[in-house]
Amino acid sequence: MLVFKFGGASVKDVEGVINLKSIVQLYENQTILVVVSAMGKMTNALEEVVKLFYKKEEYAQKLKEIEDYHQTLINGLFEDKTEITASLKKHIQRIQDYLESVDGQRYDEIYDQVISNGELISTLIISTYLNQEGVSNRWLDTRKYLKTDATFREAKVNWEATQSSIDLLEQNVNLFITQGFIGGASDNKTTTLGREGSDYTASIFAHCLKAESVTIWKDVPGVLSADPRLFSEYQKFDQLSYTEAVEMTYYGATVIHPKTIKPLQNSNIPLYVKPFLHPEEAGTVINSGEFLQKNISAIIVKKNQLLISISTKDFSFISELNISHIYEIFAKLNLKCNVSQNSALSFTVCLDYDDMKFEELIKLLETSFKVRYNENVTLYTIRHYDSNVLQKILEGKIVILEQLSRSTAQIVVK
Ligand SMILES: Nc1ncnc2c1ncn2[C@@H]1O[C@H](COP(=O)(O)OP(=O)(O)O)[C@@H](O)[C@H]1O
Ligand SMILES: N[C@@H](CC(=O)OP(=O)(O)O)C(=O)O
Repeated sequence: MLVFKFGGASVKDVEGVINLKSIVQLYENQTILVVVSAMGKMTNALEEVVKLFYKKEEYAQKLKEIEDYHQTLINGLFEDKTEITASLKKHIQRIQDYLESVDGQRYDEIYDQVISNGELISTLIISTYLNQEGVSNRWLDTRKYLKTDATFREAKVNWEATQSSIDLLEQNVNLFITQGFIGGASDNKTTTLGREGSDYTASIFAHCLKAESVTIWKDVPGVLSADPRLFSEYQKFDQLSYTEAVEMTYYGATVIHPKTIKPLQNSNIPLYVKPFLHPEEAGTVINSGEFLQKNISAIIVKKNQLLISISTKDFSFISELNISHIYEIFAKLNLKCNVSQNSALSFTVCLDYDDMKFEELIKLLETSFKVRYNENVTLYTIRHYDSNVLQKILEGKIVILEQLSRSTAQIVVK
């Protein structure tokens, strides 16, 4: 069994979906489970719908844009569009009916019920299209297989239930098409695994199916030493160890979701990151081998960060007790701390900015502490750094926090 993952960028248009078909056809003698994300930027668009709904603003126009985007793809892919168009309309109608029926109190839960439609629609279109083209496949509702708890927007996998459900997968099917990113809680509610979580879905299925390998098909030649959208100079890694890949993704390299590696490492399954436009190329392999390209510095950039300095109200030391209380607040709001530093009187932390949680975070912290913050700062993480790389990156920037370990430099700049 092979597991493939196609992200939104790979199926953003008609050509992308046709290309997915030709990649799958290259492996026609194998059994494949294909995990697909929402098309293009549809998750962001659905996120907009939820935000508008929450702010009690008009969301119908945004929903119409989502419908039109999918309809354009359908028009380019199908000879007979009647049935698939009706299915699309049903999904859009379901979102509308759902939002009209909820009270707006439970943001994370509402978010997951709406956002998950991106993956449901994309797999429906792709599976139906492949069947039309004679590439026979079975559409799977991943929510029946990938079982999670009810932590909406960051669901935890129930491994036992997931394994037993996946064990029941039909044996005589050569091609499965299923959704990334989403899961099912025990009460039949839909959950999501965290943004960009489709890679993780692929690795969960691979682990439970004891797959031969996972391949993530990307719009880049493999894992690169820097995001090509931000840097003109970069190199491709031919191979990364599981450890190096975990470190890079943990610090924010968006090319792979950070949770992807563990299930693969645990079952020693190799992960290939390959270019979908050149499937014959080797890409990058992530495996148990030793990482030998430490001479290449990997640069990871996280924009839109919030840097908060927290101190006590009565000039007392920042104690372990204070820090644990601060972390409790982060955990309660499900916020990830990217770097932290403490001195006698203050604790400074850099977090991903979340506009829906910002006010509550500051309010909760201010009940016990004095709080100062900088919005919209950038965090650079450089693995295997040297002074030349640091100098090049920091030129002309104002450094507000710097932390260097033997292998990693983390720098927050304005
Ligand atoms: N270290 C890296 N190596 C390769 N690509 C990277 C890296 N860091 C960031 N990226 C960016 O990730 C993009 C692919 O991610 P994304 O657009 O989310 O794809 P998908 O929709 O397939 O998940 C690339 O186009 C590239 O700009
Ligand atoms: N569609 C989801 C899940 C995902 O993994 O997407 P992508 O593979 O396009 O990064 C998201 O955008 O968060």
